[in-house]
Amino acid sequence: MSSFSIPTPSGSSAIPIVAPTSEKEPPKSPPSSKNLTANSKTRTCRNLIIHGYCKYEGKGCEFNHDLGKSTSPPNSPETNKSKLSVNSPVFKPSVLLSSIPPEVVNAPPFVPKSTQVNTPEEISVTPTSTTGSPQQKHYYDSGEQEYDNEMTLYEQTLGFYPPVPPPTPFLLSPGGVANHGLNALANSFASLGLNNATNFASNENSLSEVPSHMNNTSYFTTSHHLDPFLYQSQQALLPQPLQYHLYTSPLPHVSNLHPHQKTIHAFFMLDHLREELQRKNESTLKTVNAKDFNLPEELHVYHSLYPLDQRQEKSIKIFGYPSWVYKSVCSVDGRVYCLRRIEGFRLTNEIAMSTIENWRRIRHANIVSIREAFTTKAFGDHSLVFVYDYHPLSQTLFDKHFSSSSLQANNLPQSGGTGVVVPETVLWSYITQLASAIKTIHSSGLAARMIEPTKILSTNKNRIRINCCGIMDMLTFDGGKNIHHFQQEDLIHFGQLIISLACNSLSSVLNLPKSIDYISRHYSPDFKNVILYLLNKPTPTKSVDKVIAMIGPRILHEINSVHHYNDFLESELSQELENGRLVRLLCKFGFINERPEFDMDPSWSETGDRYLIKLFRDYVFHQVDENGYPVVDMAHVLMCLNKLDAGVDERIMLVSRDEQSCLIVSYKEIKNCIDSAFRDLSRRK
Ligand SMILES: Nc1ncnc2c1ncn2[C@@H]1O[C@H](COP(=O)(O)OP(=O)(O)OP(=O)(O)O)[C@@H](O)[C@H]1O
Repeated sequence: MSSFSIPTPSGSSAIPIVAPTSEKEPPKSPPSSKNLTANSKTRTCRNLIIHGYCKYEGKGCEFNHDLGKSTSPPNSPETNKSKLSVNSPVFKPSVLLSSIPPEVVNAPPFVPKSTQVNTPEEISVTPTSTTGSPQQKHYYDSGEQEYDNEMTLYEQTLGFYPPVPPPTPFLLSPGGVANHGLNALANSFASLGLNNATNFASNENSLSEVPSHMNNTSYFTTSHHLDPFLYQSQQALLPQPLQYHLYTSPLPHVSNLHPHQKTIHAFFMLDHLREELQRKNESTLKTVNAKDFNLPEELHVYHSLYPLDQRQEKSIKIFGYPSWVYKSVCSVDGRVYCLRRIEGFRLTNEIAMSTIENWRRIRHANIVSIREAFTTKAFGDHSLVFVYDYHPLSQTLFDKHFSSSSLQANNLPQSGGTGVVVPETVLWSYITQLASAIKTIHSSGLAARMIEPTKILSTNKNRIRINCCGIMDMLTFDGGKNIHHFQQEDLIHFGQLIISLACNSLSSVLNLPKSIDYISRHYSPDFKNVILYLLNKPTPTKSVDKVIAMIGPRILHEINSVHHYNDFLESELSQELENGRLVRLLCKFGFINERPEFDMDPSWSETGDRYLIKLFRDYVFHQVDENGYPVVDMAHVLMCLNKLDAGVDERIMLVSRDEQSCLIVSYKEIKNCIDSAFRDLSRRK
């Protein structure tokens, strides 16, 4: 066979392509190394095709460097002259590719003229190694007529090699990433408890034996022995989402990265933050059947009540009445709120309701905001309901520090251990936050009356909020006569709370000398002085302002920490901002690709600019490796999309699905094509 090459006009970016050499279909199992070597000897070296020479020729490069000698297997397309592109039409690029000329982007798809491939009947049954879209036949049919006149860019050549993605700045090799990606997917399905999925995840070798894209679909369906209806009902029992995300943590051996290198994790927010936010969302969306829990379907403007109480036994110690806590959705604004029901309370003085107005005005980062209060008989009794902001996954300080599980976990003196209790920095943070909240409350002429471990919520790491404000004002309404007394009580309860936390015992307030002794041995003198001040007998001069003056330097430390954390969150947010950009890009792809019809043109999405976009989509998502396995490489996808969004000048080779033609275009040109196609779609006539 004689060699075939098309002189490339100077400046043209099109490169010759050679016709497919051997496999038309991906092999069903990885070829042996012997076969691989044999295959590579028959393949024309890509360096030769692209650069005209190979610097490794004779130095170990296994590919064929003799273009004049046919080494193709007898049944390969290369040996069949009628299939060869020698007789095929040749596209002569007439213009440079600095930008895609209109005649090119409007050109119909390339149809090779060789007799074997240009009949639609035969084409329709010819599998390709990338994808087998039903659109394919149609594409050939529609494009054939205009091919001779308009196609100026595509060139047909003797063989085809899948385009190799440019070297990626990511450390993960395509193969490695592919496996990671598949494994991650597999893990997510394994957590579904599906037998197939578990096999998929657990047996990596079996994965390689599965003919890539052919059998994968079975893992994504419930078609085997899973009744979809049964599955749906099972799903309700499984925690959702099943997995917080599909990316594994960076492995130790990739920790020493060069400055320009990134792992895939650098594109997304931190695992633990994502998981925490996901769990919060999950908990916000939880529902139960109201009848099962004997709850009203509707309560005032609230519905979908979900009980939040951890314990069924109710103490009346705090309010003098049993209280119940529910998450619920407001039908007015669709938001989720926390309802606290005071059971069996009959409101006798309507004026008491007005105290809520004062509390509604308070907005503070360390106070759970109250929205409203109302009475109801929906529970079958006289109940008073307070509506607060809902803070998902919050924990009371009691549960966090004094429950039996937390005592054991902390290895505390009380449980026989010797561990230090709550670190002083954490306690200073609590003191600062509480002092700030109390200052706001007292300045508004109110008293918290809820400085108590079960009524202070920890809503984030070391972030606390005073809960249940305003309830006592209504339950023991006195018109505000004793407010000064209650404010002084707040300070004493504040001191008692801190001493309990420091000694990690609720009974530590009963033996103050011993507790203070413990504190002076384990904590700083400043810390002890603040506690002593708070526990002092009430005097006219004792106030939260004095406490704030005493903890001044610690407040600065707290502000510094908050700003640091703010910076951290902002940078995490910016990662997701970038991803939002890519999602928008993907949406545009979705609008354009495979569109059945636009502007009375059924072939709209397959021709002109859109054909280029389709090829690019294949380049990004549908690549296969040398064994025909799908390249599931997130790093490749992210890199391509980012370059596309930035519109860089870098060029890539897009290959038609029949591997008979290719196009070399820059990301910038593809970006222009997408913009113009999307403009077409969004313009109103
Ligand atoms: N505003 C809120 N947002 C989210 N969860 C809340 C809110 N208020 C309370 N919770 C949760 O409801 C649960 C019960 O709260 P509650 O105040 O009744 O605590 P408790 O320890 O059961 O106290 P008590 O013994 O007085 O009932 C706690 O787990 C708490 O985290």
